[in-house]
Amino acid sequence: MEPLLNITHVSKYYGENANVTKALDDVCFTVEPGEFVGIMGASGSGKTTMLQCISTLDEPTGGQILLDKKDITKLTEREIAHFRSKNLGFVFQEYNLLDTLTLGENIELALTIRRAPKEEIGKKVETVAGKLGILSELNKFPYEVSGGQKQRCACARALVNEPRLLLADEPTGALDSASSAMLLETMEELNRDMGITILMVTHDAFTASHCSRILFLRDGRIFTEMRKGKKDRKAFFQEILDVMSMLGGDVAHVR
Ligand SMILES: Nc1ncnc2c1ncn2[C@@H]1O[C@H](COP(=O)(O)OP(=O)(O)OP(=O)(O)O)[C@@H](O)[C@H]1O
Repeated sequence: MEPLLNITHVSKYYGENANVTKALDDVCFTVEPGEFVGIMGASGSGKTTMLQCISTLDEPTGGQILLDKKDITKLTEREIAHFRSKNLGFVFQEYNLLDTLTLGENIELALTIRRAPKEEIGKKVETVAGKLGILSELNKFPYEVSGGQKQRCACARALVNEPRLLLADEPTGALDSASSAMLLETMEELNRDMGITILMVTHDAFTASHCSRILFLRDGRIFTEMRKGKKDRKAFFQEILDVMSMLGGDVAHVR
């Protein structure tokens, strides 16, 4: 199978001469269609920079990023907006919902921006909201629902366009542990039952234990990789903690 995402020798340097920070230093990895991959690492290891380069929000200093064999580092400004709306869904720590729109309208917005036919819109919003378990909340405004429901809405908005790749940056960062667990179980279901490919940045071992594979970054390089395989989530969680303590740092953040 061809990888969906193929990262080869990607580097990102900030600053110049003696003050260069190598945020990413010759990173290579692939993501197969249908994988749920986590990127972990201590603060400053390059996780967000990696995600920003893949999401075309930032440009790498060198290397190639292929999505479906297309080099996204070579896109023009014009192509980038179209590429993003067609191929990528985003979920961030902050839900980024519009407060003056209902949850349903927030999800719809992703479709109206793409000029989807009117009759299609309602149906698609209902289907995706059903999958995320927020069907009964669609007429409420963001301030009328919980953080977990807001994040489910953000996920629904990210998925309504059926993106090739869902990119998540600390999606549980603002949620309590019960809402985090519910969201992560739903993400696992979306991945397992609908084959949605997910790439998620997190520093949290509990969150990462829902992935099928984890890449660990250290000082801008991939330090090691772990696969869940047939292990259950708890055993995988313990293994992640072991690698984190070997890496040092950030262990205080885990639950
Ligand atoms: N715009 C920038 N200008 C200069 N240096 C930067 C910039 N953005 C990131 N860096 C540096 O690049 C390195 C990687 O940063 P990055 O934000 O990718 O790390 P991270 O793993 O996401 O950290 P955190 O978990 O704290 O969010 C850090 O040393 C950071 O200080």
